[in-house]
Amino acid sequence: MRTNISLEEALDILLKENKQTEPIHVPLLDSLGSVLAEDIISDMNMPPFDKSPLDGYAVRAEDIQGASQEIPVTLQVIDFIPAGHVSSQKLEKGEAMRIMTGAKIPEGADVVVRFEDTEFTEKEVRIYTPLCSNSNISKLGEDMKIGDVVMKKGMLIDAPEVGILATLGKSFVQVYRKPRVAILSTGDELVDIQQVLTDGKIRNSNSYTIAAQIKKIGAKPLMLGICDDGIEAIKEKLKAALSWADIIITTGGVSVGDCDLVKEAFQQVGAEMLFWRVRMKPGTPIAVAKYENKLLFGLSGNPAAAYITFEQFVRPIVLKKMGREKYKLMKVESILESGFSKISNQNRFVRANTYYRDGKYYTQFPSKHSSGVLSSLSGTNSLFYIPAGTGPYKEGQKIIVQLLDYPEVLK
Ligand SMILES: Nc1nc2c(c(=O)[nH]1)N[C@H]1C(S)=C(S)[C@@H](COP(=O)(O)OP(=O)(O)OC[C@H]3O[C@@H](n4cnc5c(N)ncnc54)[C@H](O)[C@@H]3O)O[C@H]1N2
Ligand code: MOO
Ligand SMILES: [Mg+2]
Repeated sequence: MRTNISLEEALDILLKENKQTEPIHVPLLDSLGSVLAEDIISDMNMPPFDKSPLDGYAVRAEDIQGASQEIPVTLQVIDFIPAGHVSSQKLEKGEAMRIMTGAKIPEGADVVVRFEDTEFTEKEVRIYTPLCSNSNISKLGEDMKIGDVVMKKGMLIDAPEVGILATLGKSFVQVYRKPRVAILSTGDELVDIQQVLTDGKIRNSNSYTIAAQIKKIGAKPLMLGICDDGIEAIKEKLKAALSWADIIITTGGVSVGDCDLVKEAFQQVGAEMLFWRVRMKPGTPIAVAKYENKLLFGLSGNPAAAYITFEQFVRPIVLKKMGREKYKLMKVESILESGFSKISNQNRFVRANTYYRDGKYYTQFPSKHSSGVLSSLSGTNSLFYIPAGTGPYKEGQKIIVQLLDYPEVLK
């Protein structure tokens, strides 16, 4: 088993072992946040007819050529066309039709004059401005044409894509299945959050933090609850999860303690260890194994270590599994608002809050950094990566931060 490997090596191994999920059909709205598993080719022209982009009068450009403020042209109003209705008449010389935005242009008309350039009665309209043929007409197919590849396989479905699919009448769409991620927290000291705390016990927060991280990136969490530090108990939970999950995440029990049995349990259920321990802080003792197409992540029990290793390793794997091409966290250059004096002899991720002001990013740190401290992760949105042996970092110095979320704009 590989051990004490670099961050890059760990990610390379994971990306190599990772398999994409299969394409499935889902109802349109459920496709939000998924990746398209098919090209979308328009089978219609949009708009499907020449339509009016204004409320006004449909006329013949030829009839209003000489119109001006001083000498308006008067036309006979022969019909009224609200959106969704079609005139059964053909527009002839000297005629106009009152037309509403979104309505189909009647036969014979080649221009729409907006109300503001007219004066009208029920029977007549005076036009005060000339317009060229085809002015103020949304042409058939100007948005999408039959045969256009409007979206490509591999594209992330966001709100506009849902709208385009709706326009094309697709009530179901083919996407890569969202990965199913089972979460197990191990530890004799853990109790469920509804239970009473007794001496020596703490509540299981990791399962909830991780389920929230899973949900946030659009995958499906399954809470396996807690189990004690017994090898049989861990194996039983893992076996149950293997029949359902694409990924299993455990927390706790991966270091060198007498009760740290997760690696052993991975192997005893038939998984092959890929690596144990990565040269990073926090989260050093991360253990990863594979079982067929599935990956098993044994994350450190320390809450901040589990959170940060999830973002570094699980997040990209889950995103890639569901077909996302952009699975890496965004990095930006930021200015330190306060110094960071600690020199680390290990590669370290430091939780940070980065915000945006007047075209620049600025970064601040909370006062607590320990991998067992969860509270100071709240309000942070980024990680400052400090390579081993570098520092101290001074106030005003430019650094690179990884963004876990969009920074707030501070005026
Ligand atoms: N002799 C050594 N001891 C330790 C080393 C080492 O190198 N030599 N490494 C330390 C480091 S670094 C870490 S990180 C931890 C990792 O420990 P484990 O992954 O084995 O996790 P546990 O021992 O089970 O728990 C650690 C800590 O986290 C709390 N915890 C566990 N599960 C949860 C949960 N679901 N919700 C909230 N908190 C949880 C647990 O109570 C412990 O306090 O090992 C060091 N030791
Ligand atoms: O690797 Mo551990 O999470 O730093 O305490
Ligand atoms: Mg331990």
